[in-house]
Amino acid sequence: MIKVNDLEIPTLDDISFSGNKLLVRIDINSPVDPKTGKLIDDSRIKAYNETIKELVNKGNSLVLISHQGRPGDSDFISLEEHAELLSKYLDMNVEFVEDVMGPYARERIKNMKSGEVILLDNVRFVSEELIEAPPAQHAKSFLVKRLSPLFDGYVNDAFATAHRSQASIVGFPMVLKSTAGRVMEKEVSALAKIFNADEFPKVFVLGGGKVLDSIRIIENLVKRRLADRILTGGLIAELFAAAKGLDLGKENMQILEKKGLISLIPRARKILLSGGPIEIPVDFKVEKEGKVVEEPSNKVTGVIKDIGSTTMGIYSSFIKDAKVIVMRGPMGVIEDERFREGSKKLLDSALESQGYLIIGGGHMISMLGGGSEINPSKVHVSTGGGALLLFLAGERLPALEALDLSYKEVVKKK
Ligand SMILES: Nc1ncnc2c1ncn2[C@@H]1O[C@H](COP(=O)(O)OP(=O)(O)OP(=O)(O)O)[C@@H](O)[C@H]1O
Ligand SMILES: O=C(O)[C@H](O)COP(=O)(O)O
Repeated sequence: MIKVNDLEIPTLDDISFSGNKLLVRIDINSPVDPKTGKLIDDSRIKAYNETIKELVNKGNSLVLISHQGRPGDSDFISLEEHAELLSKYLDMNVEFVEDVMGPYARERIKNMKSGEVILLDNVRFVSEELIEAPPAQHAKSFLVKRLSPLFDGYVNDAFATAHRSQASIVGFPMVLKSTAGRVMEKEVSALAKIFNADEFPKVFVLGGGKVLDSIRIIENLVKRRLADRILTGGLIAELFAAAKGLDLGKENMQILEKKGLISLIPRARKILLSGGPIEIPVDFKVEKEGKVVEEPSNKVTGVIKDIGSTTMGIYSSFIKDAKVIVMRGPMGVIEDERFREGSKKLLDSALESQGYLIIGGGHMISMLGGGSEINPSKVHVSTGGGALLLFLAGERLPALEALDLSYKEVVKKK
């Protein structure tokens, strides 16, 4: 069992599935090249070898289910390439089924033989999946009603989606015997341990494009006084710069407007006025008339694409003095080689520092590729992005709550 606060979360050691048909929720949501639609990093896909092999070796047949991207975004794609990569890394056939809960998927699941593994298509192709709702409500969803009768149990190994109260995360544990998978178990155990240690200063480096997630996390961190410094990059930095009244120029404000982020400025301003330890870039790397130049953050005329070199130096010095560093979300548009320097420089500073580094988020983990020496006693590479930070900010994760509830309601009562 994993004990987190007042939750008791069963693992594969507490409920040993063998010879069963299992639905296994994984998170193989990965960065996608917007030009080619191809995956540009497969770290999350590699992470599931242990869980899948352990379950197959016990004679279980597995149906893997995951999301990829969000409707309307360029990374919202089918999971065919994911199945090919899973087959490659597992060295076994993972059959891609181009359906989620329709008759084709259900028929194929019914006819599965022991040891077979299939991957269903992007679960977010099912509209119900995107509804944030309590477990009891999702237990009555078509997704759960149509699929759960086909299974003996459910394994949630999607730590990176544990902060989403969505059907494939919280619905199945209400109707099936359920446990955490090995990825979920490792993440929760490691992170709970690290955050029990009274190591200061704790420096959070938050970037990327998921601003609504990040502002909620920052509000938690500031309220609980968990962070000594919060270094901002990516679109989060732009939001706080705008909240501080810096002139980001028309184009960047239009980008914030288009992404529906202007309405978050008052929340960001409230955090700044409350004395939150927020650091905002003093300069940005911008694209202007096809050129890449650096501009001070109080007078921007180009389109912001990365933090500037002065900011890289300032942030690096904060990182080098930190005892715990948490990084999620890149400082710039890292899909473009010209705008990777900010993220790379801060990542290198973190790896060289004496601090313990927790790094999360698909895009940031892709920066670790290419020979970065990872010392597991100094670095926890989390598969989670938003989930990692919400957990570290002390928020309860719906996936863990559902597994706890399932153990009490579905398992113990039997
Ligand atoms: N200044 C910027 N303007 C626009 N987009 C940006 C900027 N900086 C970073 N991004 C975008 O942020 C995206 C990554 O953000 P995201 O929050 O998804 O990070 P992540 O590390 O993948 O975390 P998670 O795994 O939780 O998604 C990239 O697609 C990148 O292009
Ligand atoms: O990349 C992530 O943070 C997880 O896969 C969750 O994705 P989401 O933010 O689209 O729910």
